[in-house]
Amino acid sequence: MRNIVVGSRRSKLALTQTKWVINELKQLGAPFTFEVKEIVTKGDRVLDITLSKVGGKGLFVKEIEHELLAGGIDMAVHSMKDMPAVLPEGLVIGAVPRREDARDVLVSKGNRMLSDLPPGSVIGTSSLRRSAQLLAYRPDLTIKWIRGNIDTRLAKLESEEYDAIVLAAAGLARMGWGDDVISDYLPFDVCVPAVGQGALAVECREDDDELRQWLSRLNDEQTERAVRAERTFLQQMEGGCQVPIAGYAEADGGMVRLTALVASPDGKEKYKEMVTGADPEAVGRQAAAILSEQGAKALIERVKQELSQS
Ligand SMILES: NCc1[nH]cc(CCC(=O)O)c1CC(=O)O
Repeated sequence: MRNIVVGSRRSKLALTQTKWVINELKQLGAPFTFEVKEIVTKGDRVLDITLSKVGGKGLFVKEIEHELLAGGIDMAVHSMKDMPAVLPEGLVIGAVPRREDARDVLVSKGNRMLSDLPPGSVIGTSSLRRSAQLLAYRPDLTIKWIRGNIDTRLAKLESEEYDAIVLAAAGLARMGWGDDVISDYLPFDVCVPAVGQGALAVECREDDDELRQWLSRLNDEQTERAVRAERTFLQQMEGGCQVPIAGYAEADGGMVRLTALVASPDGKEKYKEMVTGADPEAVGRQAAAILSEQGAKALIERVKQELSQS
């Protein structure tokens, strides 16, 4: 029987997601044995530096992709939102399993909802996308940087000077947390999720037909179509991670509806559009074109310039 070596980051979330996929493949009757190989990525090592300064979301993925290409591992499970828009030559996403709740949630002291937080409350997040949208909705809030994995952040809420933190519902759910810790589910019109949020990407080598055949059975077509629209939009905006970008799509029957957003970091400038169509990539490109024309492209260029001068 073939042994499939599955690369995983060492965080509890990554290992939980990896074990979930392995278990699904076993349930399907895949004729493999599985072995998990833990990989410490650059993103895990540089917790003290702001991610955008050291190279963005690719940090969690790049070293794992090297291992895939070198044959040290056969498969890797990523949070879709950590995946760069373009994959290296020779690798593919073999499965996009059914998406979890894509929303962001508020975990607050005193179990307060976002609308009930006292003026000036301090919100912990390390996401430009979250902070921009929170400030657009509640300009009185103070955003304070927070890093670390989900457990660490929940602990920091208790011990440090935050009134609330924002996390992805999906990450909490996968680790067994739910309504017991969640104070508020942020509606899509208040906080558009990150591209790919709540979805997983199972990556493998393009030429591994045997594994791909089994992975294809784990694939959820509607999730895949929705995520493809979101990722096409992200790729077209080429914003890196310096500018708040959000995209959330739902696929229903033959149609995909994408809500796309680009904002300034302070949330004062905001471009948002909903696009519906049958072809996910066309929807993603159309959303990018509309937002660009409205001023998003100019905003991205302006922020890049400011950063290169600072
Ligand atoms: N930013 C890190 C990250 N990457 C994926 C998740 C879990 C949720 C998901 O799969 O979208 C999280 C934690 C969070 O944002 O709360």
